[in-house]
Amino acid sequence: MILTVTLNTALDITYRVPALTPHASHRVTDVAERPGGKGLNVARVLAALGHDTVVTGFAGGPSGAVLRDLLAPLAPVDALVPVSGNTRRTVAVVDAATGDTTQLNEPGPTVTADEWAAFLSSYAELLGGAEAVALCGSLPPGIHVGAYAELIRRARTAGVPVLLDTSGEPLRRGIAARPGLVKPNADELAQLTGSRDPLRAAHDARRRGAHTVVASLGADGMLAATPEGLWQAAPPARVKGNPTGAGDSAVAGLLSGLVEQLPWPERLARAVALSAATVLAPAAGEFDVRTYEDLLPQVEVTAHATAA
Ligand SMILES: O=P(O)(O)OC[C@@]1(O)O[C@H](CO)[C@@H](O)[C@@H]1O
Repeated sequence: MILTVTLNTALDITYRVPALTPHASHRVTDVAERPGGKGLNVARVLAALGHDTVVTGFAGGPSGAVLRDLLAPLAPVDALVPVSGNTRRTVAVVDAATGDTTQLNEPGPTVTADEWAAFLSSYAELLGGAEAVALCGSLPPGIHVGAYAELIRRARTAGVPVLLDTSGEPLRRGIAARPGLVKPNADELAQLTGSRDPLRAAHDARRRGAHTVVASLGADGMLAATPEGLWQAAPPARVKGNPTGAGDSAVAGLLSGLVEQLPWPERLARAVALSAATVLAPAAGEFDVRTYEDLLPQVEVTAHATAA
């Protein structure tokens, strides 16, 4: 199975309003509620691609209970560890007039030292049955900033390939623990390295410890800097829609490609097509399989001459 870790799970609420205006009161026309946090989205997409998936992280309080109820009928296996605090909510407000999305993310519950210790022992057991693990999203209060670095070291010791998808200091420390793959977006990469040039920044991130860097570049697709070479993949045309969860679908594409041992150009094409199909679907972390299959052969992958 593929394991996804979401330390800061979220009950994702999507509101649709006719037009979003600052300082105004709005009538919401549609409400959707989903079990979220990046790793849960990744797991749902992996399951749709036919992979056995297990989700872990923390869930607690009334919104944690709703999240677990919503997760129960879905394919990923729930191995979430209980916490005394209340799982956060995130709110994505979709402006129907422009299609733009505004995201509001709560900080999450404070995790105690005992809860972290319970998670670590469950994580060690789950690693025993994992082909790969993805560490995804922000850290909740109470979790130390080097938590992902610690989880990477434990996965490496267990011989399980790790993908890290986070930002800021947890990303910086995580990279120093030498994960197999990191998937920052252009802003995260720039914040990490100080360079707005994705190619230069990806090389820098590799020098800092990441084996492979796949940078998501929005409408320009994705760039993979790997020990075997350098590739860029772009979607057939600019896709417009709700981008929430598009990066998570890309992570699912990369992870499934890893365990299926696909060559890099195919992995990258899959990640880009899944990501674009997710932008075109109305709710976070969802995609239409037919749209994905239509987009996949249209993704253009270019090899760059110099190996990274
Ligand atoms: O606050 P984080 O952990 O960085 O991101 C959380 C989040 O915005 O990311 C997902 C979309 O990628 C949503 O399901 C989720 O609520």
